[in-house]
Amino acid sequence: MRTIDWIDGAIELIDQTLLPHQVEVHRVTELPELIDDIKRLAVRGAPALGVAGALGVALIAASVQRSGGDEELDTVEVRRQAALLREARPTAVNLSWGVDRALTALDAGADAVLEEALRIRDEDIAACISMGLYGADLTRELTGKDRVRVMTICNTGSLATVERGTALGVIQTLLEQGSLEEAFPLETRPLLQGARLTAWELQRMDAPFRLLVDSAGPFLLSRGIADAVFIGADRIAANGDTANKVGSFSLALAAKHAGVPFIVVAPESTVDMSTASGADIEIEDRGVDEVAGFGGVRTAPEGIAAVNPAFDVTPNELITAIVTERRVILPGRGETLRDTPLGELRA
Ligand SMILES: CSC[C@H]1O[C@H](OP(=O)(O)O)[C@H](O)[C@@H]1O
Repeated sequence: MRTIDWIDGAIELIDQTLLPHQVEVHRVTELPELIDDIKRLAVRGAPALGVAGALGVALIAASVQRSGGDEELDTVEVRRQAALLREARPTAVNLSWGVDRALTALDAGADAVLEEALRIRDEDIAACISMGLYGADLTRELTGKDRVRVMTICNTGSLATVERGTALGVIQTLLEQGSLEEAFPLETRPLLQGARLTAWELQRMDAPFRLLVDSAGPFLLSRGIADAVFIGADRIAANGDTANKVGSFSLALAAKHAGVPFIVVAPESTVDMSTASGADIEIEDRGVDEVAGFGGVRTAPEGIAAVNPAFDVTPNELITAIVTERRVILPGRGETLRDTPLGELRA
């Protein structure tokens, strides 16, 4: 089933806060519900947020059209509400990208906005297939192995996109091609996207995997547990610096130390050429409660403070390659983003 979709005039999305023990679809008909779902990570993951942003604008336009009756669509009101959606979460560029791209169709009416949003949804599905194929081929190239052991952080599977996923989509493609020896997902504190979501997805695809405690990742890399590390991305700056789930930077440092390829997998919609470097990326801090407990059980004393960055930034020199749906980029050579056709990697 798709993580998010447009069904009979409304957005339907899997409520990821209930996974892995409950699979519930939330049918969203009003903007405040969608914004709340994004803020509480019922829908999450950069590409999925891009689709949520685009479908959200379609929802707004349809609602404003209904309110206006036979009057011309009040585009000022649509843009006002779209601005609220656009700022629901700051780090993943995909949310604002999806909103902005859907708005490009606004002057042609509510139906045109929906058509553009559905195009964005379909492009995401195709992009994940392409990234999977590119990423699997690249992994065999870089490791020189036909069967590989891969480590990954957070959740970058179908739950972070419409279908299949980005980094986890590569792992699924490796599995389908008989090239996956074993996957090592990190639990990914504090919201446990790895333990709750990635483990659920890997189990459903019948992949061989063992779950890791976050802080074991770097050490196990130094002991040779994995041949490559895959991560997703929330925003890739013009120089290749990449914002992703917190813990990615330390994994990149460990991969460098272990001599293991560190590969970012993300669609072109995550590349933000208007952001010069990682220093310019806003990092969402999600407050003390996520750190001080989980699932309604408090673990830390009441009244404490916490620093809880939801993301960190991996500098481009620690990134071996960035795989998108149409190119492989090698920022670690100190170059800005440029096309590096897959064939060149074989040189
Ligand atoms: C396929 S990109 C998914 C990306 O989004 C995650 O963050 P969150 O769960 O807070 O939305 C994490 O950074 C993943 O790498």
